[in-house]
Amino acid sequence: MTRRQPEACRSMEELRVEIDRLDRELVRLLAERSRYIARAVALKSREGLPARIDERVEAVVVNVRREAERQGLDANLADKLWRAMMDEFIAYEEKRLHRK
Ligand SMILES: C=C(O[C@@H]1C=C(C(=O)O)C=C[C@H]1O)C(=O)O
Repeated sequence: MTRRQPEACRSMEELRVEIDRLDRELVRLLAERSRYIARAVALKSREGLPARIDERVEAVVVNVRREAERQGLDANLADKLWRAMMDEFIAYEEKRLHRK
C-alpha cells in the first residue's frame, strides 16, 4: 500500500487512512511489548523482583525522551505516554505476581 506523507493528504478522509494505518502498527508494537512484559512476570517471580522498579522506570523515560528528541516527537508528550503505559504494564505484572 502506498503511504501518503502528511503534506500530501488533501482531505481528512485521506489523512485518516494514514492515522488508521499507523494505529495498526502501534498496536502490533504494543502487543509485542506486552509479550515481553508477560515473560517478565515469570522471570521476576523466579528472581524475587517487584513489579515496579523505579530506577528502571526512570531509565526508560530517559531513553524515550532522548529518542523522541531525535525523531521529532515532543519529549514531554513521550514522557507522559510512557509513564501511563508503564503504569498499566506494572499493574498487569502486580496482579499476576501476587496470584502465585
Ligand atoms: C519490565 C519491567 O517492569 C516494569 C515495567 C516497565 C516497562 O513497562 O518498561 C519498566 C519498569 C518496571 O518496573 C522491568 O522492571 O524492566
